[in-house]
Amino acid sequence: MKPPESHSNNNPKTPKLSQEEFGLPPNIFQNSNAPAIDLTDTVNTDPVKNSQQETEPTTVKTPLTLNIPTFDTINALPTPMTYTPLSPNLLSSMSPTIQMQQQPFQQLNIKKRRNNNNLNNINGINTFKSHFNEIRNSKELDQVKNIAASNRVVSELIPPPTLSPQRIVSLPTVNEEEITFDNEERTKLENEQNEFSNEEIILNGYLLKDMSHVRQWKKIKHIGTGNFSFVTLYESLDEFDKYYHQVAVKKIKYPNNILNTTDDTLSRLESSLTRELSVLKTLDHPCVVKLYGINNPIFIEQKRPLTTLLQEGHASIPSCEFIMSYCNGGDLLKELTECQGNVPRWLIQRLYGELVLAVKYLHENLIIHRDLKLENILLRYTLDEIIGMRNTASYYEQNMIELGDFGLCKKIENGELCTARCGSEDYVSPEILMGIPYNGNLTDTWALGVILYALLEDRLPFDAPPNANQRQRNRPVAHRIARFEWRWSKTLDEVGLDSAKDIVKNTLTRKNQRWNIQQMYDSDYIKEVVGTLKF
Ligand SMILES: Nc1ncnc2c1ncn2[C@@H]1O[C@H](COP(=O)(O)OP(=O)(O)OP(=O)(O)O)[C@@H](O)[C@H]1O
Repeated sequence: MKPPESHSNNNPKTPKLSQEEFGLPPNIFQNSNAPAIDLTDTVNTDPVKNSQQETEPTTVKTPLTLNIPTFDTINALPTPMTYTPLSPNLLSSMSPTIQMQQQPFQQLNIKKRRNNNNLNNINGINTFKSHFNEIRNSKELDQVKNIAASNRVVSELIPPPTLSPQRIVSLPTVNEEEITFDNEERTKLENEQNEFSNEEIILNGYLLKDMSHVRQWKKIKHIGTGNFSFVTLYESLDEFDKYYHQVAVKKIKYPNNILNTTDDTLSRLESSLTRELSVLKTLDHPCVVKLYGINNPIFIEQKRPLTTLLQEGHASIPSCEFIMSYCNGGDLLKELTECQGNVPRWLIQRLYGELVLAVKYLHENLIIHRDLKLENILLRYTLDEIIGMRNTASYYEQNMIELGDFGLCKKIENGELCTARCGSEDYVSPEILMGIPYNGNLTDTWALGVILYALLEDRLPFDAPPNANQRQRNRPVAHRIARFEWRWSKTLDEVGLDSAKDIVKNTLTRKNQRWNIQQMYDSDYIKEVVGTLKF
């Protein structure tokens, strides 16, 4: 059994912020000869809901006419969801695929991981067990490090130091605006994170089931950094119920000048925070991360906690820390990277079956996730440990994954279409790319198709195909997504994968043909594995 790995990392991330509806950057849709269409949108016009629950604007103002391009001339997303290098030269100069061409050792091609855990964990690769490929010498280790270093960072606000300027995202409730981060600000964020990880912290918090008693946890180690947050492992000082002994604490990052901004950054942050919390506290499924408590009850009790505190004359705003179930195995992308993608087929089916159960639960409760990706699939055990459990009763009696990161989720009305353009570049559906009001259930199943493809093929479906020429490699992912351009490569001739491939075929397709979660659940691939579970 592999010893537990540290999931800590020290690289800063910036808030991944979801998009404004159709705040289309003018340069993207111009100069196209394609027919103009009217995209004026009146979806989601309930002012009460909008002010209290949903961060999307009440009425979406879109250009009266909009030229839809052929995508041939676009080298960035219509509305930025991630940084995208402006210059094609820059793009190619940092393309990890190109670097990978020079790295014959590399087998796992899923490299668009946010730039957090990989480098820190890479040294642990040597210790992996025999069923995973080992890094056998220092030259190979260096190669892997280079690849990890070249990972593109998706859905992030801060561009990597080598690239400037970047296209930047905005929060959902305001018009798209350009926010730039200079090196100074980046350094500040880095320092802030280092300070955070050096602090000795006793956390005072409240369990949702009993908000009248303060409880204490002590910090054990830093385990992850998201666009929005730092995640840390804590252990209880006074609560020995096994569920609350070890907890993952997600501390929300606040923008530096949050109190001095003249725009509505504070209220956008606030509504995003309270939306995530309000959904999380209603969820109860084994395969979904659990919100156990909060460091400050005001975040649960008030609709506008930050504004309220400031109105009451507080000079600063308190930190917001979610106390959540802890997943000891880290996230699935980290594990896949470490084991070089050689995950047994039965294990993929098991993990994926649980993921489908989690999303089915959400959709049945009218919640869409909108950020399904490998990084957000948390593992209760390492893959090594799960493999070791296979022939035991506990393999069937307990869940192995918890779906996390509800920062972009939304509670919807039946049949409601969404307009907030959000997600992570590689997992985003063509209709979101195109700026068309979308069915969030179907954009979630699209992302599920991307995930299954990635698990089977060890690469993301819309990356340049293996053996692609230089020109193809330079084409942005968005082009391939918009054209549904994916194909089997590694598993082309592999037998026994028909039912899994059926899911991919029926999810990475046009929205009017795409399977919903019930159809996925009813597929042979999922039925077969779900039938064996006893939790
Ligand atoms: N409950 C948990 N148990 C173990 N690790 C966790 C847990 N929650 C988060 N992490 C780790 O921290 C990372 C960041 O967490 P999370 O995705 O929730 O933050 P975020 O700021 O919302 O990120 P994103 O960049 O995806 O928006 C995860 O990818 C995972 O590695």
